[in-house]
Parts: sequence; C-alpha cells; structure tokens
Amino acid sequence: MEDPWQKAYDFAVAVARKAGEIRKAGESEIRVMTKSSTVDLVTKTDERVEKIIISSLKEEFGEDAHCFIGEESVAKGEPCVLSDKPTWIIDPVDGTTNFVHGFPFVAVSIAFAVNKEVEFGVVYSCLEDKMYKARKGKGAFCDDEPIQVSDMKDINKSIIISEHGTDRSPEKVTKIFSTMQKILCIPVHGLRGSGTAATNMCLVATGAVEAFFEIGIHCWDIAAGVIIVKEAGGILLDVDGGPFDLMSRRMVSANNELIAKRIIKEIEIFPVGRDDAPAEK
Ligand SMILES: O=P([O-])([O-])O[C@@H]1[C@H](O)[C@H](O)[C@@H](O)[C@H](O)[C@H]1O
Ligand SMILES: [Mg+2]
Repeated sequence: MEDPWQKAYDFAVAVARKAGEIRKAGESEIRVMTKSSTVDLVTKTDERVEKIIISSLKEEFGEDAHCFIGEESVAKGEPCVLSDKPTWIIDPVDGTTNFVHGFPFVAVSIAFAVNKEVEFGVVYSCLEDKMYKARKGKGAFCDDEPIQVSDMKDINKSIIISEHGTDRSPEKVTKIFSTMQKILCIPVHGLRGSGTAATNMCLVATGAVEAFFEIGIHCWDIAAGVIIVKEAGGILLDVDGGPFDLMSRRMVSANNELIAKRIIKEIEIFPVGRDDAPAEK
C-alpha cells in the first residue's frame, strides 16, 4: 500500500531546515515583544518563520488540504483545536528566550497529526545543527542515525529535566521549585533544562537524560517531541500518572515507566488551562 504521509514527512524535514537557517542568519536587530506575561517573549523572527513554514506547506499540499496550529497564529487569535483532520502543529522558534539572549539552544518544531495522533515529528536544533525526526512505527533518528532512550531504571542514577515556564505567579513558582527540590533530593544525579521543550524531549530520546516533565507547556512545544520520544522507546504520561493528553499542557516524558512514576510521586500539580479551551469572550 502506498505510504500516505511519506511525502509530507520528507517535506517537513526540508521546511524545518529552511526555517532553522533563516533563524540562524538572524536579524541584525531582534525586536522583542511579549505575550501572556512580561517574560513570555516573542520576536518578529518567530512570526516571520511561522508564516514561511505555513505558506510553504500550503503551497506544497494545497491551501485547504490540512489544518494548522501554529504558536504565533494562535497568539494572534487563530483557533487551537485538534480535530481528526490532518493537522500541522508548529513552533517556529522553540526557546525564544534563549534566542533573544543568545543562549545556544533554539529549535524549530513541526509535527503532523491525523485522527488526533501524531504521525510524525521533526525538531531541528538549529544552532547545534541537529535534525531529530520520527515517524509512527518507523523509529527515531538524529541526523539519520537511530536514537534510543536510556535503559536506566535507577532514579538515583538519572538526570531529569524540567523548566520554569513563563508564569511567575508566586504560588506556581513555589510549587515548581518545591517539586524540583524533592526530585533533586531523591537524590538524582542532576537537574537540567535547555530552555526549549522540543530539545528537552530529544535529549530524553537520545538517552542523554532519563526524563523531562513540565506543567504549562503548549502542544506546539512538544507535539514533534512526543513521537520522537515514543519512537525512541520512551513513554509519555500525564503528571498525575494518567494517559498523556497533547492539549492538556502537562506532560512527563521518560525512558521508562519506572522513572516516570517515581518522578510523578513528587510532582506538585497546579492548574493550567487547556490549549483547546474555548476562548474567553
Ligand atoms: O515560548 P517558546 O520558547 O516557544 O517555548 C517555551 C520553551 O519550550 C520552554 O522550554 C518551556 O519551558 C516553555 O513552557 C515554552 O513556552
Ligand atoms: Mg515553544
């Protein structure tokens, strides 16, 4: 049977590379604006790169063939609804704060979902020039080399990633730091964070770390990473141990269930609205 999405997969890899190269070439002056809070940054580059990605995909596959969820389009009021239709989920610059500060981890993340399930994902870590990709049932790769999660089962010998996100309300920050303190003191070998959720998930997929969890991420930060982690042999769970839900803004990705469940024991959950919550009137 003909493979229905191979062409889209190959095209996504090419578009991610092109987008990353535009990003690398950079603007002489980065124009920084803010979104949900004063630390939720966006730049003209984010918007420009997203437009280029979406217009390239529309040109290739037809104006109305697929749906789109793009970080910057949603910020401008486009709907964020994942239906059964083929849908591209795009973060043009994951790690915008890193980008603004010159901290060297920035990724382009492009995922493609059908029937609400991610079919393939591409994360181009553009400053490292590493192309991570995975397709359902076909394995995960970094620069065409197969990748696999770590086989570590001992939490005491693990490295865990988490991030602070962009909500600075004291109650949430307290819970985030309390969780991190408890995990650090299990103890684990270390806590890390690259500043890009997409890259963090690729680090789980390559086995460099055992797990990455966050409350407050968005579907575009992690959609490509979800399939990359799964195809590298890892697992995804909700922060309460239930099934992972891409639109819930909460996620634990790990090399295995043992590590995931041990972390989940320590996570102090706080409420965040869903990505697909109806817009407030
Ligand atoms: O805004 P952005 O740089 O695309 O995405 C952010 C990054 O992935 C960061 O690592 C994560 O902690 C935030 O929750 C995201 O919003
Ligand atoms: Mg992002």
